[in-house]
Amino acid sequence: MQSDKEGGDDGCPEECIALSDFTGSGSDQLAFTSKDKLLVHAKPSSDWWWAELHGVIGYVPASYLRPVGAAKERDEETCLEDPWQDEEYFASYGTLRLHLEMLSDKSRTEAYRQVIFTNSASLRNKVVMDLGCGTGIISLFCAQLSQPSVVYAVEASSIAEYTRQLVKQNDCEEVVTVLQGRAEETELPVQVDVLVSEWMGNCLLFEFMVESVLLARDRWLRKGGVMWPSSAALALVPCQAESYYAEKIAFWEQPYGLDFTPLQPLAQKEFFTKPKFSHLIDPSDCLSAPCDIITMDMYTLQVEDLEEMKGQFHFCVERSGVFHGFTAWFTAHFESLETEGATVELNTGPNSEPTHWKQTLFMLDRPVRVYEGDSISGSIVLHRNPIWRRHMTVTLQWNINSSKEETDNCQVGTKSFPMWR
Ligand SMILES: N=C(N)NC/C=C/[C@H]1O[C@@H](n2cnc3c(N)ncnc32)[C@H](O)[C@@H]1O
Repeated sequence: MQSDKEGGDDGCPEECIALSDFTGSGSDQLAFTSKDKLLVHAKPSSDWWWAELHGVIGYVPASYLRPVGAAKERDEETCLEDPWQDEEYFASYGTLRLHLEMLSDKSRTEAYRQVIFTNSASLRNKVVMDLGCGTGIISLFCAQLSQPSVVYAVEASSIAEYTRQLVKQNDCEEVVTVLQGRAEETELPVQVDVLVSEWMGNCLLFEFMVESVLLARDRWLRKGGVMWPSSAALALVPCQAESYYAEKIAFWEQPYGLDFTPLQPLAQKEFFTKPKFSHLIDPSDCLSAPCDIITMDMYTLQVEDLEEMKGQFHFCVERSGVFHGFTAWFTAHFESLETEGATVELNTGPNSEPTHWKQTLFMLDRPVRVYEGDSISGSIVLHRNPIWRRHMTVTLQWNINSSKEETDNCQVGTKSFPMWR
């Protein structure tokens, strides 16, 4: 409600600075770039404001703006320099720890070898880009198992110097060219026939390396070229997590004969606010069949789609038990270069060989007993962090429709999990 004095009750009109780019979707949203100065005319809700930039007016996400002159958040200070945190991100890949973890993951690494092997004939004389090649394993598979004309192995971290040595050490210099630098800033002499990358993070999107892959696709993949992975999907299942719950919450019931239950609310906040990475769910803890709730077509997905990825779900409870939370994982698919050729799948779920990603567990604040025949339906939103561009928040909303008359028919819940900021 506008008051009659010059400014409204909500301080409008108010000049604000943009903390990050916003591409917007839908005709009524106003796109802007980081550090733009917008004039906010109204704040109809806490999430969306009505603002003007260069004479154009539209809705903008309030979380992307800071009133001019307002105190800068510590985070904002550091993140305005580096919203991608590239310095620490690429430093972490400059050491062997993460490369050893990824190379030790047989499921992951063998899946990529299988892709190269089954397409070896079609890769002959092709131009390949391996985006984020790390130690160059995928590029070396290409040179060893097929005869591409060239593989551009692009790697931003300092490991690239060693990758060059590995290429030489394995007599692959004729085929593999290591280019050190961010893919976004790398110039290739030609378009590529195949863009291969192992970009998937926890919960599929964390790290948002996929943005670099999409930008490289738009710039370097020739018309009709192939993306590996060609598609990816995020799977979800309602689950039990009895031992994790006992370890973090039940523990306080009676440690050493004492009653420590006043600490349980603290424990729930400390241990269940963020998702649990590297959770290995036992198939018997799945309360229903899983379902793919978000699918990504790597040929049509756009960078702006990454701001907010949504999915719906409806699970039929197949076994009575305790609904402690949801578990998520991903699958990636690699289409064949030959028409009618076999697709290779990398599945990081509980019914496949474990991978270094394992699965991701989202714990509810309070477990709920559910019975065979109940249904759990709702939605998931992966909302990219407008400031820390490699992070996101996962918001789950669920309804439990009980098949038992005695319990009240429907229980509703919602919870947001930051990953990590
Ligand atoms: N999280 C999973 N699965 N893989 C992470 C894999 C990350 C590897 O790709 C490199 N990388 C990531 N983004 C870029 C980029 N834009 N340009 C060049 N190299 C990049 C990192 O330095 C790691 O070596």
